[in-house]
Amino acid sequence: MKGPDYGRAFGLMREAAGDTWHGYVRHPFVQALGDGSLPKAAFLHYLRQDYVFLTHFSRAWALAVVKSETHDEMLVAVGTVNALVVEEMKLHVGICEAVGIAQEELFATAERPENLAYTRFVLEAGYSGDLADLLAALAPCVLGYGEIGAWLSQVAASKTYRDWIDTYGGPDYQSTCKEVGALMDQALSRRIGADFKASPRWDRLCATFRTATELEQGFWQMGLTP
Ligand SMILES: Cc1ncc(CN)c(N)n1
Repeated sequence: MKGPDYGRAFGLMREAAGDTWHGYVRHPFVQALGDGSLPKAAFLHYLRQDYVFLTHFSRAWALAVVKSETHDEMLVAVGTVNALVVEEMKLHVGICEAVGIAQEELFATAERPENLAYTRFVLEAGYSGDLADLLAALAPCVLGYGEIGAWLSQVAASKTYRDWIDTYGGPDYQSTCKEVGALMDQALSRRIGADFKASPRWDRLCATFRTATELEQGFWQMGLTP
């Protein structure tokens, strides 16, 4: 299964994650978004949890600003915080508002354990490591949704969840993915050397990426059980 080109580090980590990656980007929840069979209640439940997710995930990207060592790294991290807080969350607020769920109510959504486990895992990777560790934990989220959005844009047979698909398959999100992929290549080269696989840190970075991918799968599964 080939995906979009978001850089060398991502391509290698994705390959190392094997079937786990496929289980995430082709999860039944994703398939149901594409064919329109996902129940509305499950979608809204997922969206409310995802709003909470994005709140904490934005904090993790803010930590990437803290862990940056160059101005260029800071620029991408700041841009991604902006893309999450200002752009991506608009989708959640807009869809929920249209069905009578106000933003304050969204913000007050009780966090499910699957959600909490994922974002706190990512934050911990950043607290205890450097930018390379943090990016390995952040990448499956940003780039996985880019891959899912690009795929669904091509194959989705239904228009029911078109807004969602257009957000992640659209040019703005795809350009964030390219920037984050380039940041990974540059940040890893700086910290572990350009021959990623030769670094004693590589296996651990891949393990972090894989765990975050498993947590993404768990998040989809949670979405199916309102
Ligand atoms: C759980 C999850 N993973 C990824 C994304 C894409 N930023 C998201 N909105 N939610």
